[in-house]
Amino acid sequence: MKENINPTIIVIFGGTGDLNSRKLGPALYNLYLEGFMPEKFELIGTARSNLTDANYCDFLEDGIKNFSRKGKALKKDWQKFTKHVSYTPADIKDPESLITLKNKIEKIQEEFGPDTQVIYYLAVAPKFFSAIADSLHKYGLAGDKDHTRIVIEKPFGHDLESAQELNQMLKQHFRERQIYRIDHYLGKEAVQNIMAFRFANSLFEPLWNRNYIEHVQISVSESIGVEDRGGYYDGAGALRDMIQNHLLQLLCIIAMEPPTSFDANEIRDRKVDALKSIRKFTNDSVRKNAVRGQYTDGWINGVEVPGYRSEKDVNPESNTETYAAIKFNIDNWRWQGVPFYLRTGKRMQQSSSIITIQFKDVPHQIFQNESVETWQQNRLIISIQPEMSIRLQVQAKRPGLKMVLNPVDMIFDYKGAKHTDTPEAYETLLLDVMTGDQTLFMRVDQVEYAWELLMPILNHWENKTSISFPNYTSGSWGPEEAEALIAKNGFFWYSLPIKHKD
Ligand SMILES: NC(=O)C1=CN([C@@H]2O[C@H](COP(=O)(O)OP(=O)(O)OC[C@H]3O[C@@H](n4cnc5c(N)ncnc54)[C@H](OP(=O)(O)O)[C@@H]3O)[C@@H](O)[C@H]2O)C=CC1
Ligand SMILES: O=C1O[C@H](COP(=O)(O)O)[C@@H](O)[C@H](O)[C@H]1O
Repeated sequence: MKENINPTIIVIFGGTGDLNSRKLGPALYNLYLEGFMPEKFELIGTARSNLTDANYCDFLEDGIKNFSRKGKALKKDWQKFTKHVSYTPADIKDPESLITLKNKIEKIQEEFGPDTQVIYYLAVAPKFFSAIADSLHKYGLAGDKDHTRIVIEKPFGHDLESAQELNQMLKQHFRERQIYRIDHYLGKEAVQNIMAFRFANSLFEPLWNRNYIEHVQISVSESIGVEDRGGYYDGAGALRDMIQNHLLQLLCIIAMEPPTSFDANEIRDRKVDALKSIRKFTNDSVRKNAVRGQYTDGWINGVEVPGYRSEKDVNPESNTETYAAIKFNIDNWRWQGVPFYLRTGKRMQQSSSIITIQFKDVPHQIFQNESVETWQQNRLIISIQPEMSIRLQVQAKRPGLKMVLNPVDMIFDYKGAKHTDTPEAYETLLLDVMTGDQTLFMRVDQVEYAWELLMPILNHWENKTSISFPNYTSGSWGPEEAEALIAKNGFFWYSLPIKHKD
């Protein structure tokens, strides 16, 4: 279905950067190929590098070749697309150099007509956000509340205080409905499907509470290390990089109350309610419920990999965590007594993002031991990546003359959806920015509540320097303490079996 989108100018600050090359360029090109871009659109890249329009198109084409789900661009399509692409050099630190950009935007606006919307995508380090917002204001480019949007990337601050400062700064020049804070997990196909699964079916709602659910696990493991982002990551760590945003957002989607409509603010209100219901941490509960780790060298898929402290741009004595596992309690009627375990880490055995909902055991066991080969409480496993599936694990009788029970999986595996057919998160999110739909974007209060919740953990970890890092081997499932954390309640971290290629 083609959306009815106003003529659009997209200005990408940080146009020569990694994010644009890997994600934004390929996403915009795919939207174009699939007919989602408006008839009139212009994509303007800007950064300090002195590139021509042609150089810039080559830069984007390279990114598409290397990172697009559809692979290399075909010549005839690419030639048409690049008619909409240009580049203007400018240095954010020098507001005068932004005048050329301003003049260009105004000229295109005139050509496209009065309904033209302008989207400013800030794909630059957060230290530049304020200067860009001020310049846009100074040149009268931020003022049109209905036709101007600004997109910002995480990190949304380094802690609660800096997040509040950032939000205050943005508020000076933009209304909340103009601000799109990207959490790319929310754009993932399988994450959006959780909303459909929960709220478009009546089957699960009666079970979706403390009466039937024993515990929930949200696990995002990565086998990659920090790659080229050591400089950023060493000042952040797993809690800030992943839990504050992606994992807490997943928790919200599982824990939220049913919204009354699919309206962006209604959904975000319900998510904020969920965040507010999470029990606050104290120093004592941090000690009991939060585990951190840092990887040492090891082997992943037969390749030897360095320890975190030997990674590029990382302090050789760094105490930054590359792994975090936390038990959250939610104090409300639905979830009282149901622990939510969240874990994430780099250089782990598998790259996999899954949510496991474990149901309570049957109230009375009628099957004798000899009938039960393996007993497994019912589980619902929502796999976000690499496999996109929803599995319901139930006990069933093995075919044969005897009553022998084994767990089996009922699997919904997006059959027919080839990897290349599924839109990337950034495609969904960029289209939403163009159509003005904020449902999948972080509202100011979501960001601040998430920081508020994690501050006691961050403070406790920062003050307690006696941690003995590194404490888990690359290629493992993280530190032993994380196994102990979940084992205290008699559970264990669940992972999907690795699929071997035939
Ligand atoms: N890369 C990724 O996968 C992800 C990135 N992000 C976030 O996106 C943002 C961008 O990240 P990323 O693309 O990796 O960063 P890069 O370092 O690759 O790119 C930074 C960009 O900023 C430009 N730039 C730097 N200084 C100036 C200046 N004074 N004036 C104008 N432009 C300038 C650079 O171009 P030039 O040198 O030509 O000026 C470059 O285009 C960050 O906030 C990051 O946290 C978030 C999630 C994932
Ligand atoms: O935001 C981030 O996400 C990636 C993981 O994203 P995925 O889509 O590959 O699961 C993570 O590697 C990175 O450190 C973090 O900043």
